[in-house]
Amino acid sequence: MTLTKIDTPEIAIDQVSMSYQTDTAKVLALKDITVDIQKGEFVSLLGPSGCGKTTLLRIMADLIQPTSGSVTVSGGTAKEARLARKYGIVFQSPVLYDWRKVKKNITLPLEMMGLSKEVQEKRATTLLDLVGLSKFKEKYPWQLSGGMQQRVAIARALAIEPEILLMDEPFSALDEFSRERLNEELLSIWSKVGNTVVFVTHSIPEAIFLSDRVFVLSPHPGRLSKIVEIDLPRPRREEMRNSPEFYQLISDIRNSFEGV
Ligand SMILES: Nc1ncnc2c1ncn2[C@@H]1O[C@H](COP(=O)(O)OP(=O)(O)OP(=O)(O)O)[C@@H](O)[C@H]1O
Repeated sequence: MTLTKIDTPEIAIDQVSMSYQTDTAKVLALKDITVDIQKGEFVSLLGPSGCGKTTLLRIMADLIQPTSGSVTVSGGTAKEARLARKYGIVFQSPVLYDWRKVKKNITLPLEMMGLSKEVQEKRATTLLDLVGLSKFKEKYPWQLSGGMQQRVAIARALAIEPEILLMDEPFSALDEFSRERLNEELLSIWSKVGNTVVFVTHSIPEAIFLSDRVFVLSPHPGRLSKIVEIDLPRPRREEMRNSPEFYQLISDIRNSFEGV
């Protein structure tokens, strides 16, 4: 008899539904989402406004509880994963502390964990180098561009060495040029860190450029309508955005929206 090794997924989402109760009505934000994410994968949650992307990300992070269904992380609960500091989270707005210099923003979670000054210093140096901000470590956040601030937020999320990086539309407030540059930088960071990334976006090109797989969500209620494998080679380069394969993927994903 041949035994096939089946790897435990890093994140297993099983029959997750979520409804919010408002003053006047019940909103069914997610319905029966079932999908696995493997260790080291880069996946995007893609869909129009209101389809439940943020809700699903927050459920994965154990920030809110689903109405039904479950999320398992490396075989344990999402709560255990949160308490074990397995998640780094980056939000749409960088949420930096303006009175702390860049380096001090990055070391904040390490201070809260009570790590020694030496460890904090060493990790900050590595992360500043990783996100290309070594020269700006003594600046305040308000002295940086929006893209640089978001790089500080990424470095801070990575400071606790999370297994899973959850990113909620981190570049959507940036201009198109900065956004494309940061897409490439994020992939370069990810290739060095190698953790699992779940990335929320409205942008079809952004999801394709970054991901191994794109989870297309459709609205009212939010359902997983399609999973698109992105078989573009890595490392991904800017020129790939103009390739026939890239355009074909854009068209495939657009069609999957039209079909819902
Ligand atoms: N706290 C809440 N109370 C009531 N309804 C909510 C709450 N949070 C989200 N919703 C509703 O649930 C649905 C999904 O919202 P969610 O923010 O998850 O979508 P999204 O795809 O992330 O949207 P966007 O891209 O605009 O951020 C929407 O109809 C939204 O109005």
